[in-house]
Amino acid sequence: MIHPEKKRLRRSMMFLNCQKPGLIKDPYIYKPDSMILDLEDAVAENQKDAARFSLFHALREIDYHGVERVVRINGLDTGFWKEDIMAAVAGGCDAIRIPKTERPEDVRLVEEVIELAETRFDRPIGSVLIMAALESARGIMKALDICESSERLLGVALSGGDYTKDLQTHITGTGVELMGARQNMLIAARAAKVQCFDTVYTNLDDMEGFRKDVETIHLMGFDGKSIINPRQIQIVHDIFTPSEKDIIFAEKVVKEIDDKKKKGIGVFTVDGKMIDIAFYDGAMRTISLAKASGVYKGDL
Ligand SMILES: CC(C)(COP(=O)(O)OP(=O)(O)OC[C@H]1O[C@@H](n2cnc3c(N)ncnc32)[C@H](O)[C@@H]1OP(=O)(O)O)[C@@H](O)C(=O)NCCC(=O)NCCSC(=O)C[C@@](O)(CC(=O)O)C(=O)O
Ligand SMILES: [Mg+2]
Repeated sequence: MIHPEKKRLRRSMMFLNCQKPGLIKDPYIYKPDSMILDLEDAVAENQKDAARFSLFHALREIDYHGVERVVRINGLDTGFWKEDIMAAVAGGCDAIRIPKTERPEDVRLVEEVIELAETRFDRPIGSVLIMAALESARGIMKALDICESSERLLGVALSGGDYTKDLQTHITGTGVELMGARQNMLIAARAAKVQCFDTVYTNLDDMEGFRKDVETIHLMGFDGKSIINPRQIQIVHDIFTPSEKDIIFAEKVVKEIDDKKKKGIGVFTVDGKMIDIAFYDGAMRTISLAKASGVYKGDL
């Protein structure tokens, strides 16, 4: 059975450092679609146990008001990741984000430990989803295998900081250094029918640059973006939520295709634009997104 939350709306996925109780206590007030409770790079090496302890109690005790709770575990080359999974699953997390994923076997290894934790902590088998972050040239080249590695895999995310380090370049703010990775990963995700998320934008003083970055990945076809700060949420939601104009056009396309099909007409125009059956799924996707985003008022 496909997990009911596998395709949920994930426009914004906000990182929170589990080392900082002030950040993890009430992030739901900012209304991101998902939050990523981080045990990996934001947490200092000698604070890993304390961060994991805070994570467990936060998951157990705080009502996050429906915001998805994803936990980024430490890398599989560390001594921390198994304990991270145990604490996250015992606490009640919705998904595990694997950092620096390079092979489909990485996902399967994590899946085994998740299943062990689900059994031990009396959670239904298959209830915890997985997302894989691709942070290296090797990870990007293996994107399709990773996307097809597990039924639990909700999607993949690009991690630009580590990826550009591996590529021997750096984040420029123009996106030029990320072009190949973004495109490759997105094509792999679409081929495997899983979601695809872009990397964080770290310059909080450049909101115009951030907006352009989000516009670019939205046009490319991504499902959403990892973010680091509440000030980035509204911009992402504005760009990823269908506008009224888009919704009205999508409704016309769906209704006209249904109507013309009955009349035996295959190609016609809507508002001056050529339409045929190839446009149906895209229009339905706009409507589904509008519904999931809470802005749909129509009758489809
Ligand atoms: C950057 C900064 C320190 C700035 O803080 P500032 O305090 O100056 O910000 P302000 O805007 O002034 O905050 C206004 C109010 O919002 C609160 N507030 C801020 N941020 C909040 C938040 N995230 N969640 C909830 N609340 C928040 C704040 O507490 C304040 O609350 P209040 O005092 O009550 O008014 C802060 O944002 C922050 O820590 N971000 C997360 C950083 C992080 O986790 N990095 C690791 C993940 S990336 C990575 O690892 C690289 C990667 O792996 C990526 C990949 O995988 O994609 C790769 O390879 O590329
Ligand atoms: Mg990273």
